[in-house]
Amino acid sequence: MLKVALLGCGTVGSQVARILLEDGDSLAARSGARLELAGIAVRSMDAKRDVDLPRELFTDEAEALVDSADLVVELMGGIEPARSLILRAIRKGASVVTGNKALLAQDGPALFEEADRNNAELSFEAAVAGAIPIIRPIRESLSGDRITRVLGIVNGTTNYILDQMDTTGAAFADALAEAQRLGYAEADPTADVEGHDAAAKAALLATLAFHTPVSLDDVRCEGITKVTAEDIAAAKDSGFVIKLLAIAELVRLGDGDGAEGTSVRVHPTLLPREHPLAAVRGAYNAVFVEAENAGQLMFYGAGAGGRPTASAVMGDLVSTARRLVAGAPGRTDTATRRLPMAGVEGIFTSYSIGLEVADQPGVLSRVAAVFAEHGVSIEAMRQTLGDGAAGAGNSRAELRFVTHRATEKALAETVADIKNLDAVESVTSVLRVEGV
Ligand SMILES: NC(=O)c1ccc[n+]([C@@H]2O[C@H](COP(=O)([O-])OP(=O)(O)OC[C@H]3O[C@@H](n4cnc5c(N)ncnc54)[C@H](O)[C@@H]3O)[C@@H](O)[C@H]2O)c1
Ligand SMILES: N[C@@H](CCO)C(=O)O
Ligand code: NA
Repeated sequence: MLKVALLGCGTVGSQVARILLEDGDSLAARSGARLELAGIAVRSMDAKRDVDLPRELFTDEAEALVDSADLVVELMGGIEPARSLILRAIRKGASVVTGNKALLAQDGPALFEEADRNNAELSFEAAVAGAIPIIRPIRESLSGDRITRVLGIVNGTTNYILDQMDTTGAAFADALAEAQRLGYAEADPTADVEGHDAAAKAALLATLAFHTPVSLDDVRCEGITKVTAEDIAAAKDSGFVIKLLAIAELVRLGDGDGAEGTSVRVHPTLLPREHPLAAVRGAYNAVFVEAENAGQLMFYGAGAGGRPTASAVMGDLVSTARRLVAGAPGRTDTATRRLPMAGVEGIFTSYSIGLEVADQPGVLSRVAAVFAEHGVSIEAMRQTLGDGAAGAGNSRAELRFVTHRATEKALAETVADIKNLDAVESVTSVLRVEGV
C-alpha cells in the first residue's frame, strides 16, 4: 500500500480525490500497490466542492499530512505554501506529482535538483496542456532525438476567448466569464489573459526540449488583452485566425550565424485558416514538436478543466507508484547545458501591420520605402478606403501589410519609422504571423 497525500481540493484536486476513491481496485492492479488517499489538505472544511467527499479525509494540517505520505499530490497552486510543502516531501524522500506550472517556471530547476539529490521523483504532466501527454513524450519518447522547435496553443482560457470572439462575435469579458465558469481559468485569470500561464508552460517545454534551464523571466510575453474585435475581423477577412501561441526554438545568435541559443516567446499570432493549429477550437490545446529525426509531431486534446487535468495527474501517480513498487524511482530531468537566450536580432518572424494613412498620392511608396530601408520584404498588402472622396486629399485609407520573415529587431525598427511618417495617422495593429 502507498499512502497518498492530496494538497488542495479545488477544480482538479477534487477530481483526483474522486478517481482515487472510485477506481481503487483497478488503480491498484495497474500500480502494483493500493493507492490509499491518506488525507486532503484544505483551507476550509466546509467549502462547497465539485465532488462529494468524506469529510474525515479533510485536514488543515498540511505538513503532518505530507510527513505521513509516500506520495504527495500538490494541487493548491501558487508559490507558497506549495513550494515549502513540495520541498518537505522531497527531502524526506517522498515523490511528488504537481500541476503547478507557475511554481515550476519560477523554481523548477532548483526543485528538480533537490528531487534528484533525495532520490525522489517530481512529475508534472498536468502542468502543461492539461490532459495531453506532452511532458512524458518530450522527456522519454523523444529523449533520443534532437528537438528544434515547439509551437503550441497551451492556454485553454485564451483559446476559448479568442475562439468565441472569432466565431460568435462574443465580447472579451463575456467569453472570459464563461471560461471561468467552466473551470479553465486560473484563480486569478490575469495569468491567463496576460499570457503568464502560457509563458510558464513555454518555459517548462523549452527546459525539457532543449535540456537547458529556462525560467519565466526568459520568456518574452504578450497576452491577448490588446487584441481587438477589429483585429479579429481583419484577420478573418484576410483568411487568418488569431491564436495565442507559445513558441520555443533553437536559434543561431547574432545575425543568424553565431552560436546556438534559444528563443522562447508567447504572443497573439496570425495563422492561416488552413494551418492545423487554426483548427484548435474552444478550450482545446495542441502542441507541435519538430525534431531532427521524428520530423513534425502534433499533440492535441483537452488542455484544461478538472477531469482532463486529473487524468494527467493520475497518469503521473500510477507511473511513480509502479517505479516505487519496483524499488527504482525514476530520475527527474535536470538541465545538461546552459544555452543563452536570443536577443531581438536572433528571432526571425513575420509581422502583420495595420496602418491608418492619408489617402494621397505617394503615401504607399513612402511606407514601402521604410520597409526597404530595413531590408524587410513585403509578402502581401491590402488597402481599404475609408470615408471621404478618394483623391480629394482629406480621406483616409487603411493599409495592412504582411511581411516575409525578418529579424524582430528589423521589424520593430520598421514599425517605429513608419509611425514617424507624416502621412501615417496611426499604427492600428502589429501582430506576428506564423505558418506563411
Ligand atoms: N483548472 C485547470 O484546468 C488546471 C489545468 C492544469 C493545471 N492546473 C493547475 O493545478 C493547480 C490547481 O488548479 P485548480 O484549477 O484546481 O485550482 P483551484 O483554485 O480550483 O483549487 C486550488 C485549491 O487549493 C486550495 N488551497 C490553496 N492554498 C491552500 C493551502 N494553503 N492549504 C490548503 N488548501 C489550499 C484552495 O482553497 C482551492 O480549493 C494549479 O497549480 C493550476 O495552475 C489547473
Ligand atoms: N488556466 C489554464 C489551465 C490549464 O493549465 C488554461 O486556461 O489553460
Ligand atoms: Na499534459
